[in-house]
Amino acid sequence: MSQQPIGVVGAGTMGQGIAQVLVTSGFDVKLYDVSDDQLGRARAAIDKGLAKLVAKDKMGEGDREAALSRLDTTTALDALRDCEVIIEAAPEQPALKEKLFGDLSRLTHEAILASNTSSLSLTRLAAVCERPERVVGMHFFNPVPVLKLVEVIRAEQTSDATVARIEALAESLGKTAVPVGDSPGFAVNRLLVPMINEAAFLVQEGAATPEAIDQAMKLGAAHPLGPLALADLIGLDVCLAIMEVLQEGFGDPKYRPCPLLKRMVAAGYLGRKSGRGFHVYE
Ligand SMILES: NC(=O)c1ccc[n+]([C@@H]2O[C@H](COP(=O)([O-])OP(=O)(O)OC[C@H]3O[C@@H](n4cnc5c(N)ncnc54)[C@H](O)[C@@H]3O)[C@@H](O)[C@H]2O)c1
Repeated sequence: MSQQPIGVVGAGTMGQGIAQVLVTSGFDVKLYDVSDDQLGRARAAIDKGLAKLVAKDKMGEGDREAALSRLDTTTALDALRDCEVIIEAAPEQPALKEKLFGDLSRLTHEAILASNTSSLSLTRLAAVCERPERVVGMHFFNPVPVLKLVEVIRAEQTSDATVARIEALAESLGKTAVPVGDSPGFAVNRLLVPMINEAAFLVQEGAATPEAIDQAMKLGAAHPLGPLALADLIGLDVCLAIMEVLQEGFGDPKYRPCPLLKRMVAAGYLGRKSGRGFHVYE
């Protein structure tokens, strides 16, 4: 087990989940965010996540308290200086992530710098860093405590030692690491989001209703969730942004975002989080 803490940058949906699995697995965590309020919400969410495990008899009360005591929150980036690995889960904005990675790479020359980006180029992120061979993608899936996959993305500059350390870290969190090259959408989003986009075309053309499409894929392809119910869970804005990354990255018209998807995002129909997407939520 690591003696040095693991840093997590960004205490939103993903940062909270990543911090939760780290403390549950015995790591000391320094969770950094620019917002104190957000850090408070993150601590409360992690507390609630651990309480659920206790309620399901998957964790003892003593272990819950011990896990919580391993969580340290901070609004000072400097506090991450002694971390062995820093996992970044800040907003998906290229300029923001490049600034963060540049700053982190100057703050510590030792730490592995891992990004949870869904779609940005790790090679470009590594290019703004000192000692770029320690930059790598560590792509978790939402909800982090539940989903077992971590895509480990190798930038052009990433060393074998960096990849090996991140694969070992993923395994010690009970995840399965799958190696993927630094290509737009990596593996899962490149396959999944064009399928969602195609389902949106089916709806736009009036060929099938969202209910029919979801039922068809559940029964006919053994998917646990239909593509449009899944799109609502991911967020239609996130799906659209990934299609735009694929379209720009490959320059191939097969990745054009469905106009209906664009209109729904423009209307604020973002899925579960806004109460309405392809389906309506109470
Ligand atoms: N949500 C998902 O399903 C999902 C899945 C896999 C990967 N991702 C990726 O994870 C990353 C985070 O996504 P999220 O959904 O958790 O976002 P989020 O908006 O829920 O959280 C982002 C957090 O970053 C904080 N932040 C803003 N500026 C910051 C800065 N300069 N430094 C540090 N923190 C800052 C915000 O206060 C917020 O707490 C993105 O790169 C996203 O693409 C998201």
